[in-house]
Amino acid sequence: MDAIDTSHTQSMDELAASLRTLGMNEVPSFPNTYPTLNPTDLYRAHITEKLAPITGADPSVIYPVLQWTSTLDKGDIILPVPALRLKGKKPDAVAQEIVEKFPESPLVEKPIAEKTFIKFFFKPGPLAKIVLPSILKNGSAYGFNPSSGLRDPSDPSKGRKRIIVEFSSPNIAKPFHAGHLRSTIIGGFLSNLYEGAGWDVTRMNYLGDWGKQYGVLALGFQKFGSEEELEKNPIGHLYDVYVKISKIQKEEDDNKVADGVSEQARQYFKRMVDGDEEALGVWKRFRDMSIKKYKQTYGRLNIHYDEYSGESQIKDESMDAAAKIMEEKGVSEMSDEAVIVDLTKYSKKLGKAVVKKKDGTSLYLTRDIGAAVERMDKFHFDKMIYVVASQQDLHLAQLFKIMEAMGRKDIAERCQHINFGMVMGMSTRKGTAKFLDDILQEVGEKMHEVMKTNQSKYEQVTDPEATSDILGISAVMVQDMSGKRCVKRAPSTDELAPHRGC
Ligand SMILES: NC(=[NH2+])NCCC[C@H](N)C(=O)O
Repeated sequence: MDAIDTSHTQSMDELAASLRTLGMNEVPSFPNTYPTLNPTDLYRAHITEKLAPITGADPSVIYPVLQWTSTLDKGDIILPVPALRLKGKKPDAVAQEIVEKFPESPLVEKPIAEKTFIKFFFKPGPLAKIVLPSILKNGSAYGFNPSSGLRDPSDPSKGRKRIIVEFSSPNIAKPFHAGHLRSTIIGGFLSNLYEGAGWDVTRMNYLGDWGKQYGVLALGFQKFGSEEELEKNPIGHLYDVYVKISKIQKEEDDNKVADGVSEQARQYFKRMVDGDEEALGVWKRFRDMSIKKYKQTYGRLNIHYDEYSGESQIKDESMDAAAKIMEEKGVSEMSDEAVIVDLTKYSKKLGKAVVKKKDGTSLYLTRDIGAAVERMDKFHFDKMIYVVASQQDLHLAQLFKIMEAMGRKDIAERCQHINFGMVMGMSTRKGTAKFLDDILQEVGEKMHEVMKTNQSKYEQVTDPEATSDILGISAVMVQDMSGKRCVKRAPSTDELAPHRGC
């Protein structure tokens, strides 16, 4: 357990001293909050103290409903009056009354009632007096709260909470699309956020690296592969090979060729599943080389993983053990020779999920079930976040429900799906951006063009190439974060995905 260093944080005494200059003799506080680390806690506690006598509501009801605002024109903190659950008068009349009775405060302006809401604005001068000394003292550690990640903040020996953030998770030999990019950016941000809050964070990339298509890819490589190209550009080359062989496969399938690529790939993948060293060796080399390349590209985004996991890594034993439990508990059933889980009894929208195909092979969902159990055994996580596009809402909702039905509520209730919509303003002008590298290259070039439009400034830049590259990458990140994570609600509802973050 690392010792938690609190020496750099602003002490209560220092905060009290700043507040005294504003005429306040006590630091407003509320249980389990950190006014020395988070000034908003201080304001919420202060507003709670003032509202309690006016409204008659209990502080424990008031504090949690004082909310951050989505945009600053709505104030720094907003109170939805109905959330106070006061009986009798209409909320808009109560809002008016509260505003009239709210006393003069050294910290906040006179509140403003708007329909059933009350907006609070922080007074700028006092805010600066409170925050600036703390920023000056903490330097780059400002905003970090190592103790908020402790299992028991009052006892540092209890250790830090553990979180797995699974994000990006592209598929080998397939394009790295805008969804993977958003997952990378959101997941990277969330990881940093939890780390800043003192959690022990495991950044995990769960590669799509298993399935019959890797048999197809290996066959394709025999036909079209080049060692030299593979060395130079593994991700791009494997994709090209895959596209070429898939074309042949499709033609053959359309013409019902019996022993074509499809059948050979099935046999090849079967060899992989059975542990045939030669077949696995080829696949492993593709995987290793792709990871090496991914690492370089993620590095440009300043993203690093603790674990490159993937569908291939999930042990048969874990999936078999899960299958056994599902069978014993009556969670799964046979249907047309396949094994399915009927989730419609929990919610119609969850549907029926296949967990084992007729031929006995595992599926994407089966592997996710095994993966969740393995991760719990290995990391004993307190929380696990899956950063995956909203197209997979149903998949993750099914996964979480199955875990619960299997009796692994301990896992299910720690899991959260952070989903996102797919509106990207990102340039795919040339229509060629299939890989993360290409995307970054394109934005870099675009930035370079923009920079050149101002000749005199351009001449002052020492290394325009490198500068435009960094600007391009930053622009992608900033643009991604400036939009809403979920623009429109995905078809699934909250009831469907109770763990979702949207
Ligand atoms: N545990 C998971 N299922 N994570 C999401 C994986 C995403 C998947 N590889 C895809 O590209 O669609």
